[in-house]
Amino acid sequence: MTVSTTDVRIAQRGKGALRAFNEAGALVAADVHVALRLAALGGEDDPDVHLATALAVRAVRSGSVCLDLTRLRDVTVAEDDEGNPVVDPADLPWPRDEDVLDALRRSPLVVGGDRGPLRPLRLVDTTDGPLLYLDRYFRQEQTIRHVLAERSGTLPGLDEQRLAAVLDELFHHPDDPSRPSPAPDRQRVAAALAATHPTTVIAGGPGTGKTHTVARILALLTRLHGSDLRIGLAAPTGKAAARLQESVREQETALGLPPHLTAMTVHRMLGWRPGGRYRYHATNHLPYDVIIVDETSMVSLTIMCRLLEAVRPDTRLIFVGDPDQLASVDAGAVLADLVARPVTGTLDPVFERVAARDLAAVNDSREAFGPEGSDDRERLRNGVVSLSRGRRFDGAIADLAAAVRKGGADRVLKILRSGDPMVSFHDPGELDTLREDVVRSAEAVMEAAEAGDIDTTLVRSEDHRLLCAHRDGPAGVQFWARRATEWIGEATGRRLDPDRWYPGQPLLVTANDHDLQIYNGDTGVVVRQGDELVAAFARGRTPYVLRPSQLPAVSTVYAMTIHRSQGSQYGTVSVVLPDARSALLTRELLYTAITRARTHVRIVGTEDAVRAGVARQVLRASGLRREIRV
Ligand SMILES: Nc1ncnc2c1ncn2[C@@H]1O[C@H](COP(=O)(O)OP(=O)(O)OP(=O)(O)O)[C@@H](O)[C@H]1O
Repeated sequence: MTVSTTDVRIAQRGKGALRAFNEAGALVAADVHVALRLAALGGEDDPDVHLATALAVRAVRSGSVCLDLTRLRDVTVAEDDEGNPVVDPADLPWPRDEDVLDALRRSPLVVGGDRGPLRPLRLVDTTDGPLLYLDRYFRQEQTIRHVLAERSGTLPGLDEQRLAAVLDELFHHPDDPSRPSPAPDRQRVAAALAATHPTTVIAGGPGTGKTHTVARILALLTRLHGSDLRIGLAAPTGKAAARLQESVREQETALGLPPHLTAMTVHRMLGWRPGGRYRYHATNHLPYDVIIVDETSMVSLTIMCRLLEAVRPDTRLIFVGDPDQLASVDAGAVLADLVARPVTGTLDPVFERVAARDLAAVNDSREAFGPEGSDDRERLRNGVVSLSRGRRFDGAIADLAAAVRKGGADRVLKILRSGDPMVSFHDPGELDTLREDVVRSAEAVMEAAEAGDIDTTLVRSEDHRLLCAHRDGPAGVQFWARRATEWIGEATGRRLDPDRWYPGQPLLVTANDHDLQIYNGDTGVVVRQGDELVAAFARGRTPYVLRPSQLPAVSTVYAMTIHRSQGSQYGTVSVVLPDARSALLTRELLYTAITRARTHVRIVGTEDAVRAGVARQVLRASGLRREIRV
């Protein structure tokens, strides 16, 4: 980016350091405007406070909950047309860290300072150094902390013998239902924890059996507490809620669950009303005995705060998700924080007795709570259980995902180049096999769609998916979707007109329609049915069929962003990596992309891009992981 001084991206009122940071792209104009406005209202004229305030606004804009003052200088700057940083961030006019801290301690803008009518900032000391908050977010964190602390006790009135018996029944040996599952069985531990503690966090990568466990927890609680137990199922997005509902209903008969359980978005569950108010809150609690939230990694700090406020103290709350995946669009990485926060709680003696066999078993290193899993064992006291055994895929994809998660770039490259049939690695220009997969899967989808076979069409449409980090640019969805369309057009001799429906057309829904039960991120395919064309969506065992004209907002999807693919799985996944310098290319993004694949991951990009992605971690600052000194 090259900016002129009259550019709209430059806040004209910014002076000194603010101006320099803004011109370098380390701050945007809105960061500067907010900082100066707050300073004017609060009577603050210290430029160090102005800069810190603008950086705190920037931190929230980029997903953090606060500004970590020990990592003040971790900023990214704009790039020139060749992709080089316009300045070295270290050369920006940084004040001394001590001066910033002193100025904040004196500032009328900071809560605790005794001057000033408006105190929008909060300076918080922690065992790992000071954090600067926009006060609203600190209050939300405090609410989360308090509610979780209040909920850390145990649940009374459990029939221990019955609990143990039902656990054995639900978590039985794979070869012999009359014997309990081999210990240690983390899924059984998760269920025992959920039955005995008010708050449970079930963390695990894809295919580790989270949904399997959730269904069994519902069966356990229903058997222990009766079928009139009020169950609330929720997820952050409509698409994730629909998937949760489907998976639970699929196991309804086998497990004797209450019939027709429905899931909804967390917003809906809270009774969202225009203007941002909710029907359920601290003085009007949600009417459930059990609440399960799936895909919790996508829940923002603000929504988590609203949910915890609205939950009755004796409602069992179970959060489920993968803390290593991409976090919410809004500020916070609450699931990862819940997993990593300081351990404070105690274990219920009933839990320790019913899970004793699992907790003691240390013979299977993949599942053990042994020396390697000692952190995991500690975290049980916070109600956190990590499921570690992948049940859907094993081998090179699982190893690759683990290597990315651990940040081992050499290991990642070694696996990618191993020749294992589950993974492949291609230079950006080496597109033959990608092209073959794109064409072959599109042809299979078109053939089934033309023949009117909805089930086969939907299965084939998940054989291959092309994923990109960006929407625009040479590594973006738009460019690659166009390219895929050309390849398919050339191979089939058909002109694929995106303005007219055609059989085999892959669809991406881009807006929610609660009445139609169609959600942003849903994918479907156009299928011929006699003289008509319908849009078919996979929904458990029975496909959901609509007239294409009923769809709220839809686009043709030959390529998709990795963000959008969250929560879905495909046979082969081809990931087109952007340039190594792209700030979007992060460890979480790579991990999310890789774990979408069932049978094969193809990475198209340079070694530099792989290394940069593995190295670049999204560090969302938050106080929930720290000991706060208030
Ligand atoms: N203990 C188990 N015994 C047998 N099969 C299991 C067990 N746990 C999970 N599975 C099977 O493994 C597969 C993956 O499980 P599940 O869908 O519950 O994982 P998940 O963690 O919810 O995955 P995702 O996050 O991708 O949705 C399913 O087919 C499930 O039936």
